[in-house]
Amino acid sequence: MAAPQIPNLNTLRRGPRRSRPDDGPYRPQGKDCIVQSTDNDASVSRLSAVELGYLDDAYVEALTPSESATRRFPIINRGTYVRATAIDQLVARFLGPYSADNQKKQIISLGAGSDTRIFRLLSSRSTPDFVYHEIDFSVNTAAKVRAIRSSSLLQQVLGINASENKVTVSKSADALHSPSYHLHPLDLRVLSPNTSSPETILPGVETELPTLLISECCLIYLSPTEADNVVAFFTKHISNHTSQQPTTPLGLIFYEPIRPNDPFGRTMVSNLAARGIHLQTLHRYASLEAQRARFREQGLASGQAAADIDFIWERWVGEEEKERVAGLEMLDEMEEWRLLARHYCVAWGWRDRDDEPVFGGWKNLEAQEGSE
Ligand SMILES: C[S@@+](CC[C@H](N)C(=O)[O-])C[C@H]1O[C@@H](n2cnc3c(N)ncnc32)[C@H](O)[C@@H]1O
Repeated sequence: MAAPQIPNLNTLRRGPRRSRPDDGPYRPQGKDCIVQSTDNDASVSRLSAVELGYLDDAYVEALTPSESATRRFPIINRGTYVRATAIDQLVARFLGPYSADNQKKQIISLGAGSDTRIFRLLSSRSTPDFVYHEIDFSVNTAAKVRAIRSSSLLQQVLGINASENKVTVSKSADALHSPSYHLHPLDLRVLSPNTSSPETILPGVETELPTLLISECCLIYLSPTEADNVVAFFTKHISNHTSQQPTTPLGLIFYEPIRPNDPFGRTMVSNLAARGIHLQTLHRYASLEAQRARFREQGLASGQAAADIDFIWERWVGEEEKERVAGLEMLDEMEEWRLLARHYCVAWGWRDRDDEPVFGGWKNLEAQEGSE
């Protein structure tokens, strides 16, 4: 059978959109520019899903650089919806219900780009019981600092104008530090277990706090060794358990493409390669089982789980919500949707303490079994 027609996943867009007057088009420079510009694809997809009613996100517009067009095709919008809501669900279960005497927790988002999650979380919890770190290349963190500086909405959520909050921006205007939010300009490829501790290289990171690491389509762009080194940097320094010190709970969430070896997967890989995008860890972590094994090897011994986007749509999204989403746009390419959705997955793994588990809420999330 001939390979199905596969849309070029991140570039599908329809119709014009207004431009944002305060910001020119995003033109990254240098050899990493293609990887850096994938953030633009992700944020345009998020904006498309928000404008059509899939997602509710008041911050996406302020963080999306102006573009000539935004509207993605229905299968892409549904994929963006499932990806965002699945990760939101895992994050919510890590943080737990808000209460004034919650133990403080920490979230570190790798390759966060223009992601809006920090703003959505800050606006949903009255006194933040977490500290949130975002890491990306300097060109992308500088763009985020500019977006924050030109949006009173974003500033308000960060409490920039409130006298009790201290917010500092680096001289080079690519780093931002506030009590609950830190934006770090850093090439992740410098991190390895031998790199000096997070406190030095990532100001504000606390190695004793229960920590969640998120890689939403980020580590896939690193070589397998570099990607493993980034994770080892955090598992060594955050969950540094010794006989004197109990394990610090640490969880990881990956959102990544999988199954590159079937006809759809091969076409997906070659479409991306035509744009100069090479998903370097894709063949190493090609299946759900490979993702789970990755967590085991990384010492996340308390639990490892994974599910593709098709499964998450079917099993995590309630019937009423499915109907609402299905009513937003006509999606007649069901076969294409399922193929696409089977080629992206969310994987999550964690190590916890036995006495007061932090990741207990992840245990009863339905995941897929099997080796494929
Ligand atoms: C596809 S975008 C995803 C952005 C965001 N996580 C989201 O899902 O909306 C990938 C991001 O990873 C970042 N990234 C890739 N390699 C990186 C590296 N070596 N160091 C820092 N950031 C990196 C890119 O700059 C880009 O912002």
